[in-house]
Amino acid sequence: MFPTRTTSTSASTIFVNAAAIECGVYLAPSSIPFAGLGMYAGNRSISRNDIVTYGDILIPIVERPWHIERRLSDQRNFLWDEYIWNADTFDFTDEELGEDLVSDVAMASPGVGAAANSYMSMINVDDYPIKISRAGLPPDSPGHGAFTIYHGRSFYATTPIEPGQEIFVSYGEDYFTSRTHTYGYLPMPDRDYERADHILNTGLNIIRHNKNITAKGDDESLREEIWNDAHALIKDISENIFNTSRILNAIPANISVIEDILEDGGTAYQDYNRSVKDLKWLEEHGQCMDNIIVGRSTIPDAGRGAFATRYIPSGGLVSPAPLVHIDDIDNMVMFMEHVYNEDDDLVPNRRGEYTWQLILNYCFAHHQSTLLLCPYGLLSSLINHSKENFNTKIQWSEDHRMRHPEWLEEPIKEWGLEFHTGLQIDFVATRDIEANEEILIDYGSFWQKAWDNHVEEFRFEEHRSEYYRPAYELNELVFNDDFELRTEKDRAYELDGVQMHCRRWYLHQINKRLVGDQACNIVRKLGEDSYLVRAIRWKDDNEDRTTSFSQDHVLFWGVPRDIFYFEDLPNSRDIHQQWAFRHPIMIPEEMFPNVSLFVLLCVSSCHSLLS
Ligand SMILES: C[S@@+](CC[C@H](N)C(=O)[O-])C[C@H]1O[C@@H](n2cnc3c(N)ncnc32)[C@H](O)[C@@H]1O
Repeated sequence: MFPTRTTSTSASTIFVNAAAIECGVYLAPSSIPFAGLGMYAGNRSISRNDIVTYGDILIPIVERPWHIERRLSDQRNFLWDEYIWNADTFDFTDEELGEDLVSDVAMASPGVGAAANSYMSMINVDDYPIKISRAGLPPDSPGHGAFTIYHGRSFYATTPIEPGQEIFVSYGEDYFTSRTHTYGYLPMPDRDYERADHILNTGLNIIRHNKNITAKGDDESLREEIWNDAHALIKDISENIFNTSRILNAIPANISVIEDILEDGGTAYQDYNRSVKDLKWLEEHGQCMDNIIVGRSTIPDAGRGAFATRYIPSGGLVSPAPLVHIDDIDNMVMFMEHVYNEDDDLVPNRRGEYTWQLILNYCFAHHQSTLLLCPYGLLSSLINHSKENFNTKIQWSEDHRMRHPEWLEEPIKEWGLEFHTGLQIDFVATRDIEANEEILIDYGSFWQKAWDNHVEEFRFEEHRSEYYRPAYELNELVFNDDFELRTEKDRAYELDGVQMHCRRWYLHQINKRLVGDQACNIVRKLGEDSYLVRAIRWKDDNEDRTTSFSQDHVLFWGVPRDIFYFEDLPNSRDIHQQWAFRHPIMIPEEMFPNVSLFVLLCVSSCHSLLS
């Protein structure tokens, strides 16, 4: 059962303006004290299982600690660490994630994943599985590797959500238990709140039914006194003795509300009313986030894009975007070669070839600064570029919306290492935009020049064979009977960056010595859905297990095609290729008010990127 909210939606609020009527999701100060901004449901009741937000993307940040190790003196300041998700969270198979990526991949999730807060007892949304695709680009497109393949992170309601209610996503218990220095000992769902409810119910029962008290004439004030003392004792123990007790921390500080809280569902919901805002408040303090939705871009080679969900008048807000700042663009370098150092450890070859993390393409930069400003917000990361046909621009948000507007007047070195966000931009319509129009901004002349050069120099035939398909595409096609699988007589899959495997459960039932999935090749097709297969078995033929494994080959007859799957070879995906386009979006000159104050000289690689 859910408590009913104390604030009510007045009819006059709803009819204030069109945006208030239509806006389905708001960005506004969170109901959690000191939590910054949060996301709220707008003017609609959401039933359980309804979609709350559509199609967010995930942008992989690959093995960053390895790439920057011993290179930057201060690694502490990577603000994205507070906004990214461990790739394990998403239940990807190894094939989906790419074998080389499994070891250390963080996923920036710029929509709900970054903008919504987590309040473990009031989680009201969960996400659908992520989809993986190259957005339908032709195989020879210069756009491959320049945008993320991970998309479709839609969130649905796990409980009914009222209009104006804050949206809470689960960051997972580990997020809080590993950050006690920031959050203290927060109660966790189920066990801690249930125990707290039990303590409070027991206390109330003792007081209600205590015979001694009744014998003394059922003295109401005496009962209240005892109950007050008991509560004060519990709070004292919790604050001064066991402040690490998550259970005691669930006991409300205000004794007068305890009975209501227990009646309304228990301590887990004690902040429920606070988390539901009046729509008038949201209109005043918040900004609409769902004026855009994801779709296939109308621009060739651009991948996905953002489209207006409703009419947006000239000067109207398209989307708000708080900014994650990175003081030094070199944080985003990815070295492409490995070498062994004097201790025989594999390390990045810092003199060798390098490229940039994909997220660079989603961030704003200025050619005279090392600063990167990476926006988050609902789907605003999907806004593409057009020099001629832009209909939107960025501008600094009003001061009162930003936590630290004063940063704009201070040198980066003063605030660049701050471990929280402080700035925000708004995407604003430069003309009337009709529903379903693609939202486009001008990324700036540096970007345009870089893209034009990329397209001119891109030589598909030198970069990829015409047969290349990443493993995640082959793994869908493998179930399609019409899709021709290559045999050993054909071109080897390895030449195209992938390896074929056979599933363990099938091989094992025929040959018990095969205990894992095996790399395998098709020798020939025997009949419909029947193949002769060579499994490449790695066997340990030395009893004492001191020698290395040697390769063995085992043949299997009559193998059906659904036991095949593909894996990418290490670093074979588009995002790892040096030919993949990398360039940040440029911050317009007029938004860089005091360039001389902002400047940190680009001493190393950022020079070659931005000049
Ligand atoms: C901020 S992201 C925009 C979202 C991206 N299209 C996606 O699918 O995730 C910037 C990237 O989009 C692509 N892009 C944006 N505008 C483009 C354009 N006019 N032409 C080609 N590619 C474009 C480039 O790959 C660029 O690096």
